[in-house]
Amino acid sequence: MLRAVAWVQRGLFHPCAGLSAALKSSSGIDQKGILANRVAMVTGSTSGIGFAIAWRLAQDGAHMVVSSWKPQNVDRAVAALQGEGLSVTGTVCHVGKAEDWEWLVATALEHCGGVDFLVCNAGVNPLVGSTLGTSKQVWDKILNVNVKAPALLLSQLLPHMEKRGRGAVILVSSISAYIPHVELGAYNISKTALLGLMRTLAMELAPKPILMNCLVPGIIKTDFSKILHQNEAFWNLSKESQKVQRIGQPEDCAGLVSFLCSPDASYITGESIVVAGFSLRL
Ligand SMILES: NC(=O)c1ccc[n+]([C@@H]2O[C@H](COP(=O)([O-])OP(=O)(O)OC[C@H]3O[C@@H](n4cnc5c(N)ncnc54)[C@H](O)[C@@H]3O)[C@@H](O)[C@H]2O)c1
Repeated sequence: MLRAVAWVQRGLFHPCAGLSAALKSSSGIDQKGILANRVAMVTGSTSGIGFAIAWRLAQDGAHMVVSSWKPQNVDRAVAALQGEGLSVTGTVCHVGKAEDWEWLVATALEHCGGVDFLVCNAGVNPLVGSTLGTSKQVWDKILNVNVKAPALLLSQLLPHMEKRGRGAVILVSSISAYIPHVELGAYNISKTALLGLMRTLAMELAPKPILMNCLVPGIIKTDFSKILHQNEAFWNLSKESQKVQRIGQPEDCAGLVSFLCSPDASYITGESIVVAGFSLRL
Protein backbone atom coordinates (compact mmCIF):
# COMPACT_ATOMS: atom_id res chain seq x y z
CA MET A 1 0.00 0.00 0.00
CA LEU A 2 1.40 3.37 -0.98
CA ARG A 3 1.37 5.80 1.92
CA ALA A 4 2.75 9.30 2.02
CA VAL A 5 3.42 12.37 4.09
CA ALA A 6 3.85 16.06 3.37
CA TRP A 7 4.72 18.80 5.84
CA VAL A 8 3.66 22.18 4.52
CA GLN A 9 4.55 25.48 6.15
CA ARG A 10 3.09 28.87 5.30
CA GLY A 11 5.36 30.88 3.08
CA LEU A 12 7.78 28.00 2.97
CA PHE A 13 6.80 24.83 1.23
CA HIS A 14 8.82 21.76 2.14
CA PRO A 15 8.27 19.09 -0.46
CA CYS A 16 9.67 16.17 1.49
CA ALA A 17 10.20 12.83 -0.20
CA GLY A 18 6.56 11.83 0.00
CA LEU A 19 4.82 14.88 -1.40
CA SER A 20 4.14 13.70 -4.90
CA ALA A 21 3.00 10.42 -3.42
CA ALA A 22 0.76 12.34 -1.01
CA LEU A 23 -0.96 13.90 -3.97
CA LYS A 24 -1.36 10.50 -5.51
CA SER A 25 -2.69 8.88 -2.38
CA SER A 26 -5.15 11.74 -1.80
CA SER A 27 -6.51 11.15 -5.27
CA GLY A 28 -7.10 7.57 -4.29
CA ILE A 29 -4.29 5.43 -5.64
CA ASP A 30 -3.61 2.43 -3.42
CA GLN A 31 -5.71 3.65 -0.49
CA LYS A 32 -7.78 0.96 1.21
CA GLY A 33 -10.43 1.02 3.91
CA ILE A 34 -13.92 2.43 4.35
CA LEU A 35 -12.68 6.03 3.87
CA ALA A 36 -10.35 5.28 0.96
CA ASN A 37 -10.03 8.05 -1.64
CA ARG A 38 -11.38 10.63 0.79
CA VAL A 39 -9.62 13.56 2.46
CA ALA A 40 -10.26 14.47 6.11
CA MET A 41 -9.23 17.64 7.92
CA VAL A 42 -9.12 17.69 11.73
CA THR A 43 -8.25 20.91 13.53
CA GLY A 44 -6.14 20.73 16.70
CA SER A 45 -5.11 17.23 15.67
CA THR A 46 -1.62 16.89 17.11
CA SER A 47 -2.63 15.50 20.50
CA GLY A 48 -5.54 14.20 22.54
CA ILE A 49 -8.91 13.58 20.93
CA GLY A 50 -7.98 15.29 17.63
CA PHE A 51 -4.91 13.13 17.17
CA ALA A 52 -6.84 9.94 17.99
CA ILE A 53 -9.44 10.93 15.39
CA ALA A 54 -6.77 11.70 12.79
CA TRP A 55 -5.11 8.37 13.49
CA ARG A 56 -8.35 6.42 13.16
CA LEU A 57 -9.51 8.17 9.96
CA ALA A 58 -6.10 7.55 8.42
CA GLN A 59 -6.24 3.88 9.49
CA ASP A 60 -9.62 3.71 7.78
CA GLY A 61 -8.07 4.90 4.52
CA ALA A 62 -8.53 8.69 4.50
CA HIS A 63 -5.73 11.05 3.57
CA MET A 64 -5.35 13.25 6.66
CA VAL A 65 -4.77 16.97 6.92
CA VAL A 66 -3.47 17.48 10.45
CA SER A 67 -2.84 20.87 11.99
CA SER A 68 -2.29 22.72 15.20
CA TRP A 69 -0.88 26.05 16.27
CA LYS A 70 2.54 24.75 17.38
CA PRO A 71 4.92 23.73 14.54
CA GLN A 72 6.80 21.21 16.66
CA ASN A 73 3.54 19.44 17.53
CA VAL A 74 2.57 19.24 13.86
CA ASP A 75 5.98 17.82 13.15
CA ARG A 76 5.55 15.16 15.83
CA ALA A 77 2.03 14.18 14.73
CA VAL A 78 3.03 13.93 11.07
CA ALA A 79 6.03 11.77 12.00
CA ALA A 80 3.85 9.48 14.13
CA LEU A 81 1.32 8.92 11.35
CA GLN A 82 4.05 8.59 8.78
CA GLY A 83 5.76 6.03 11.03
CA GLU A 84 2.64 3.88 10.71
CA GLY A 85 2.73 4.26 6.93
CA LEU A 86 -0.39 6.44 6.94
CA SER A 87 -1.20 9.17 4.43
CA VAL A 88 -0.90 12.68 5.90
CA THR A 89 -0.35 16.34 5.14
CA GLY A 90 0.53 18.57 8.09
CA THR A 91 0.50 22.33 8.47
CA VAL A 92 0.40 24.97 11.18
CA CYS A 93 -3.01 26.52 11.84
CA HIS A 94 -4.15 28.58 14.81
CA VAL A 95 -7.90 28.40 14.20
CA GLY A 96 -8.47 31.76 15.86
CA LYS A 97 -6.49 33.50 13.11
CA ALA A 98 -8.21 34.10 9.78
CA GLU A 99 -4.97 34.03 7.80
CA ASP A 100 -4.17 30.61 9.29
CA TRP A 101 -7.44 28.91 8.37
CA GLU A 102 -7.33 30.52 4.92
CA TRP A 103 -3.88 28.97 4.56
CA LEU A 104 -5.17 25.62 5.85
CA VAL A 105 -7.94 25.55 3.22
CA ALA A 106 -5.56 26.62 0.45
CA THR A 107 -3.07 23.90 1.48
CA ALA A 108 -5.73 21.19 1.46
CA LEU A 109 -7.05 22.27 -1.93
CA GLU A 110 -3.64 22.55 -3.51
CA HIS A 111 -1.94 19.51 -2.04
CA CYS A 112 -4.79 17.09 -1.33
CA GLY A 113 -7.22 18.02 -4.11
CA GLY A 114 -10.00 19.03 -1.68
CA VAL A 115 -11.64 17.96 1.57
CA ASP A 116 -14.53 15.57 2.21
CA PHE A 117 -14.66 15.58 6.01
CA LEU A 118 -14.06 18.40 8.44
CA VAL A 119 -13.70 17.73 12.16
CA CYS A 120 -13.65 20.97 14.18
CA ASN A 121 -11.84 19.77 17.26
CA ALA A 122 -9.53 22.60 18.36
CA GLY A 123 -10.84 24.12 21.55
CA VAL A 124 -9.57 26.27 24.40
CA ASN A 125 -10.46 27.01 27.97
CA PRO A 126 -8.16 29.69 29.36
CA LEU A 127 -10.33 30.35 32.43
CA VAL A 128 -11.33 28.64 35.62
CA GLY A 129 -13.54 30.99 37.57
CA SER A 130 -16.72 32.95 37.66
CA THR A 131 -18.73 33.42 34.46
CA LEU A 132 -19.66 37.01 35.20
CA GLY A 133 -16.07 37.75 36.21
CA THR A 134 -14.84 36.70 32.76
CA SER A 135 -12.98 39.47 30.97
CA LYS A 136 -13.80 40.63 27.44
CA GLN A 137 -10.44 39.31 26.33
CA VAL A 138 -11.18 35.80 27.63
CA TRP A 139 -14.71 35.81 26.18
CA ASP A 140 -13.26 36.82 22.81
CA LYS A 141 -10.64 34.07 22.89
CA ILE A 142 -13.08 31.31 23.87
CA LEU A 143 -15.77 32.35 21.42
CA ASN A 144 -13.31 32.98 18.58
CA VAL A 145 -11.59 29.61 18.83
CA ASN A 146 -14.45 27.40 20.00
CA VAL A 147 -17.42 28.83 18.08
CA LYS A 148 -16.55 31.36 15.38
CA ALA A 149 -13.58 29.45 13.96
CA PRO A 150 -15.59 26.30 13.06
CA ALA A 151 -18.27 28.42 11.34
CA LEU A 152 -15.78 30.56 9.44
CA LEU A 153 -13.55 27.65 8.45
CA LEU A 154 -16.56 25.73 7.17
CA SER A 155 -17.79 28.76 5.22
CA GLN A 156 -14.46 28.75 3.36
CA LEU A 157 -14.43 25.02 2.82
CA LEU A 158 -18.06 24.29 2.02
CA PRO A 159 -18.09 25.23 -1.70
CA HIS A 160 -15.14 22.92 -2.22
CA MET A 161 -16.63 20.09 -0.13
CA GLU A 162 -19.94 20.19 -2.02
CA LYS A 163 -18.21 19.76 -5.35
CA ARG A 164 -16.80 16.42 -4.21
CA GLY A 165 -20.18 14.89 -3.32
CA ARG A 166 -21.08 13.37 0.05
CA GLY A 167 -19.23 15.07 2.89
CA ALA A 168 -19.49 15.30 6.65
CA VAL A 169 -18.76 17.89 9.29
CA ILE A 170 -18.33 16.92 12.92
CA LEU A 171 -18.15 19.63 15.58
CA VAL A 172 -16.54 18.61 18.87
CA SER A 173 -18.78 19.94 21.64
CA SER A 174 -18.66 18.74 25.26
CA ILE A 175 -20.81 17.12 27.92
CA SER A 176 -20.49 20.49 29.65
CA ALA A 177 -22.99 21.78 27.09
CA TYR A 178 -25.59 19.62 28.87
CA ILE A 179 -24.17 19.42 32.40
CA PRO A 180 -22.25 22.67 32.98
CA HIS A 181 -19.00 22.31 34.90
CA VAL A 182 -18.94 24.90 37.69
CA GLU A 183 -16.15 27.44 37.13
CA LEU A 184 -15.91 26.69 33.40
CA GLY A 185 -18.78 29.03 32.52
CA ALA A 186 -17.62 30.66 29.28
CA TYR A 187 -16.34 27.30 28.02
CA ASN A 188 -19.66 25.58 28.84
CA ILE A 189 -21.46 28.33 26.95
CA SER A 190 -19.18 28.02 23.92
CA LYS A 191 -19.81 24.27 23.76
CA THR A 192 -23.57 24.84 24.04
CA ALA A 193 -23.30 27.33 21.18
CA LEU A 194 -21.65 24.62 19.08
CA LEU A 195 -24.76 22.44 19.48
CA GLY A 196 -26.81 25.37 18.19
CA LEU A 197 -24.40 25.92 15.31
CA MET A 198 -24.60 22.27 14.35
CA ARG A 199 -28.41 22.18 14.51
CA THR A 200 -28.76 25.38 12.50
CA LEU A 201 -26.29 24.26 9.85
CA ALA A 202 -27.89 20.80 9.65
CA MET A 203 -31.08 22.61 8.56
CA GLU A 204 -29.35 25.10 6.27
CA LEU A 205 -27.19 22.47 4.60
CA ALA A 206 -29.92 19.85 4.31
CA PRO A 207 -30.29 20.35 0.53
CA LYS A 208 -26.55 19.87 0.10
CA PRO A 209 -24.69 16.55 0.33
CA ILE A 210 -23.06 17.62 3.61
CA LEU A 211 -24.00 15.98 6.92
CA MET A 212 -23.60 17.93 10.19
CA ASN A 213 -23.26 16.22 13.56
CA CYS A 214 -21.70 16.82 16.97
CA LEU A 215 -19.40 14.60 18.97
CA VAL A 216 -20.10 15.27 22.64
CA PRO A 217 -17.26 13.86 24.76
CA GLY A 218 -17.53 13.31 28.50
CA ILE A 219 -14.35 13.37 30.59
CA ILE A 220 -11.62 12.07 28.31
CA LYS A 221 -8.07 11.62 29.58
CA THR A 222 -6.02 14.32 27.83
CA ASP A 223 -3.85 17.26 28.91
CA PHE A 224 -6.85 19.52 28.40
CA SER A 225 -8.95 17.77 31.05
CA LYS A 226 -6.18 17.29 33.64
CA ILE A 227 -7.83 19.81 35.90
CA LEU A 228 -10.86 17.50 36.07
CA HIS A 229 -9.54 13.96 35.84
CA GLN A 230 -6.64 14.58 38.24
CA ASN A 231 -9.03 15.96 40.83
CA GLU A 232 -9.84 12.91 42.95
CA ALA A 233 -12.90 14.44 44.60
CA PHE A 234 -14.34 15.38 41.20
CA TRP A 235 -13.64 11.95 39.75
CA ASN A 236 -15.19 10.13 42.73
CA LEU A 237 -18.30 12.26 42.34
CA SER A 238 -18.37 11.62 38.57
CA LYS A 239 -18.16 7.87 39.10
CA GLU A 240 -21.48 7.95 40.93
CA SER A 241 -23.30 9.08 37.79
CA GLN A 242 -20.93 7.35 35.41
CA LYS A 243 -22.17 3.94 34.26
CA VAL A 244 -18.96 2.73 32.65
CA GLN A 245 -16.51 2.77 35.57
CA ARG A 246 -13.44 4.09 33.82
CA ILE A 247 -12.26 7.38 32.42
CA GLY A 248 -12.66 7.85 28.67
CA GLN A 249 -9.67 7.65 26.36
CA PRO A 250 -9.24 9.74 23.18
CA GLU A 251 -9.67 6.55 21.12
CA ASP A 252 -13.18 6.17 22.56
CA CYS A 253 -14.19 9.20 20.47
CA ALA A 254 -12.43 8.25 17.25
CA GLY A 255 -14.55 5.30 16.11
CA LEU A 256 -17.72 7.39 16.22
CA VAL A 257 -16.17 10.06 14.00
CA SER A 258 -15.05 7.42 11.52
CA PHE A 259 -18.58 6.03 11.46
CA LEU A 260 -20.09 9.51 10.93
CA CYS A 261 -17.77 9.96 7.93
CA SER A 262 -18.55 6.52 6.51
CA PRO A 263 -21.29 5.66 4.00
CA ASP A 264 -23.07 3.77 6.83
CA ALA A 265 -23.94 7.16 8.39
CA SER A 266 -25.21 8.75 5.18
CA TYR A 267 -28.74 9.22 6.60
CA ILE A 268 -27.61 10.74 9.92
CA THR A 269 -27.50 14.51 10.34
CA GLY A 270 -28.34 17.03 13.06
CA GLU A 271 -27.38 14.62 15.85
CA SER A 272 -25.33 15.22 18.99
CA ILE A 273 -23.82 11.96 20.15
CA VAL A 274 -22.54 11.66 23.70
CA VAL A 275 -19.39 9.59 24.33
CA ALA A 276 -19.19 9.76 28.10
CA GLY A 277 -19.62 6.32 29.66
CA PHE A 278 -23.19 7.24 30.57
CA SER A 279 -26.34 8.44 28.87
CA LEU A 280 -28.20 11.64 29.61
CA ARG A 281 -31.38 9.63 29.04
CA LEU A 282 -30.83 7.10 31.83
N1 LIG B 1 -10.66 16.01 27.20
C1 LIG B 1 -11.93 16.15 27.58
O1 LIG B 1 -12.33 15.67 28.66
C2 LIG B 1 -12.92 16.86 26.69
C3 LIG B 1 -14.27 16.76 27.03
C4 LIG B 1 -15.19 17.40 26.22
C5 LIG B 1 -14.79 18.10 25.10
N2 LIG B 1 -13.47 18.18 24.79
C6 LIG B 1 -13.10 18.93 23.60
O2 LIG B 1 -12.31 18.12 22.77
C7 LIG B 1 -11.45 18.95 21.99
C8 LIG B 1 -10.03 18.43 22.08
O3 LIG B 1 -9.62 18.47 23.41
P1 LIG B 1 -8.51 17.49 24.02
O4 LIG B 1 -9.01 17.07 25.34
O5 LIG B 1 -8.13 16.46 23.04
O6 LIG B 1 -7.34 18.54 24.27
P2 LIG B 1 -5.77 18.50 23.96
O7 LIG B 1 -5.22 19.65 24.72
O8 LIG B 1 -5.22 17.15 24.21
O9 LIG B 1 -5.73 18.79 22.42
C9 LIG B 1 -6.16 20.00 21.90
C10 LIG B 1 -5.53 20.20 20.57
O10 LIG B 1 -5.99 21.43 20.02
C11 LIG B 1 -4.86 22.20 19.66
N3 LIG B 1 -5.21 23.61 19.78
C12 LIG B 1 -5.48 24.32 20.89
N4 LIG B 1 -5.77 25.58 20.57
C13 LIG B 1 -5.68 25.65 19.23
C14 LIG B 1 -5.87 26.71 18.31
N5 LIG B 1 -6.21 27.93 18.70
N6 LIG B 1 -5.72 26.44 17.00
C15 LIG B 1 -5.38 25.21 16.60
N7 LIG B 1 -5.18 24.17 17.42
C16 LIG B 1 -5.33 24.41 18.73
C17 LIG B 1 -3.74 21.77 20.57
O11 LIG B 1 -2.49 22.08 20.03
C18 LIG B 1 -4.02 20.26 20.61
O12 LIG B 1 -3.52 19.62 19.46
C19 LIG B 1 -11.61 20.37 22.52
O13 LIG B 1 -12.50 21.07 21.66
C20 LIG B 1 -12.27 20.17 23.87
O14 LIG B 1 -13.08 21.25 24.23
C21 LIG B 1 -12.51 17.58 25.57
